Amino acid sequence: MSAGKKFRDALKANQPLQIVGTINAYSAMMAKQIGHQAIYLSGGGVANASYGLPDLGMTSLNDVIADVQRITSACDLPLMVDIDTGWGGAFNIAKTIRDMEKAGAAAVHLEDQVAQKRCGHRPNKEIVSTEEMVDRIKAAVDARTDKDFFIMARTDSFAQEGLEAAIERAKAYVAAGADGIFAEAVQTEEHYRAFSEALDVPILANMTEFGKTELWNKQELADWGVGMVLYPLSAFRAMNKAAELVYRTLLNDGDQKAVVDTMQTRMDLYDYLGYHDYEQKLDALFAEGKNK
Ligand SMILES: C[C@](O)(C(=O)O)[C@H](CC(=O)O)C(=O)O
Ligand SMILES: [Mg+2]
Repeated sequence: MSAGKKFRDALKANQPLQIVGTINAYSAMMAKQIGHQAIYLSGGGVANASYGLPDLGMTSLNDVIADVQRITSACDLPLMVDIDTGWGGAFNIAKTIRDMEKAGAAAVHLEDQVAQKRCGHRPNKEIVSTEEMVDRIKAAVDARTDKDFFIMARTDSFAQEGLEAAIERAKAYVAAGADGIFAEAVQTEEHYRAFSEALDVPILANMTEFGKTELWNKQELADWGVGMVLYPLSAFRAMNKAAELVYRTLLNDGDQKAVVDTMQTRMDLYDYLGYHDYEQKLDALFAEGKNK
């Protein structure tokens, strides 16, 4: 079954589908074993975690593909990937889609900001014309080889143009072939309801922390017609906070005793990796060798 098909099946089976950010392969394995059904690679996350850069459109297609490949090699959950503005014109966007499919991604979101993009929850974003974004979407849709590969259009227009204009854009994006709409940085029940009532494709709500949107429960969002709920950097933010405490404690105390309780144990680390199966195989091979 293709990754895209898995994603569409998960979307059908879950109302709404929770999509959790997994910053690396190990996080993806954890999310799966905990019971999640769809995972996400954040553009901001790749920039911050893998390259030490801000989320300002500075990472390239290949930078993101490298992390996609690591995750899809380790975990078979359907992966949605943030492809920012697609990294160029129509030919570049087509290549982005082909490379994402080959790397095992199930879904992408492509946004209507200018190439000098920002995080969707920051002020002073600039967006391209509806026509330009429609061209981006058409290039993406034409390039896919798996008809189930899910291409979502993200609109950042609410902040600058308001609700009605954002919905008009979303309608144009769906007409151009978008399979879903990521309504970025909208805020209230009224906003989500307006999007879901105006469109007959699934709507994504971005529950990113410390942004412009309240942290709504998935049930509230489902009641308002939302089909997908994204937690792009939640686990990453928590990891960073935990690591910060460890680094500070090591420096201040000279040992880590005060924070060992906050750490994942060796056993838990290994369990998510299936480590013991590997070790048993190794033991069996060694034993065989000795018996010869
Ligand atoms: C979803 C997002 O595009 C991302 O890169 O993860 C970001 C998340 C964030 O910065 O909190 C966004 O622009 O919303
Ligand atoms: Mg992003």
